[in-house]
Amino acid sequence: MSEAHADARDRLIVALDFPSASAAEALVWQLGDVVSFYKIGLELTVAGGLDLAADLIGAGKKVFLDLKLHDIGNTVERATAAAAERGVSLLTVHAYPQTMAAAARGASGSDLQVLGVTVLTSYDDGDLAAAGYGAGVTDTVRLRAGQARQAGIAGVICAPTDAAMVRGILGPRGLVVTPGVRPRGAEVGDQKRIATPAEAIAAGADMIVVGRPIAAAPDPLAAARAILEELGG
Ligand SMILES: O=C(O)c1cc(=O)[nH]c(=O)n1[C@@H]1O[C@H](COP(=O)(O)O)[C@@H](O)[C@H]1O
Repeated sequence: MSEAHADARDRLIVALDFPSASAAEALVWQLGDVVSFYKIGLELTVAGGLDLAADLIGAGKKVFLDLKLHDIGNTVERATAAAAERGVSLLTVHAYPQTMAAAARGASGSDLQVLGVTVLTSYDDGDLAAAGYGAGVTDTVRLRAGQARQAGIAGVICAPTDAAMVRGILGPRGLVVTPGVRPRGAEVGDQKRIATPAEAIAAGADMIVVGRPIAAAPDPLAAARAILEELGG
């Protein structure tokens, strides 16, 4: 793990999975200075999330735009370049070689870091088989992490249970970001490949993404603080 993420606060990304910018803003307000990095995903993006991203960046927060792009190269390259112009720090694309290469071109010359989504944390071997893949989760993540490195993007999204293997493939400079994080005893929901915050970091993750364990907690600020404490902050 790189020194740039040595501070526990730099390791926690809170997912703003809300139906409106005002609901997301309420959580950001509650969390105050305790959280500095937010993820805006599909739901919020179509509900005012891009304007909120600009506001957050203006307020000194970092923004991860989780669009999971996957399209023809020209479209992905242009969408990535447009995201880079918005000043967001991270952007996701699906980890297909053509898509990652296009995103690398779109981000080139900017500060935007592109992450390839290897295999979703809600998938297990059976889900991959049902989707027509011949390989299981571990082999698919291994392949895609290698392809992400080859494409020249910043790093990947993977499950915390894949983080040690992925760290070995990307090396110390690759960015390893893991959702599917659940503090001990927290509700698992639709996630299938999970670990605790401390386990994720110990396995080699630079940053963890946490949504419902904070957003749906009776006291989100206390939940965020407990996770930071677990991370040593
Ligand atoms: O790209 C992601 O962020 C992502 C990839 C993945 O494989 N699994 C995954 O859960 N995510 C996102 O991470 C967040 C996890 O949220 P919680 O399960 O509520 O903690 C959600 O916003 C998901 O969209």
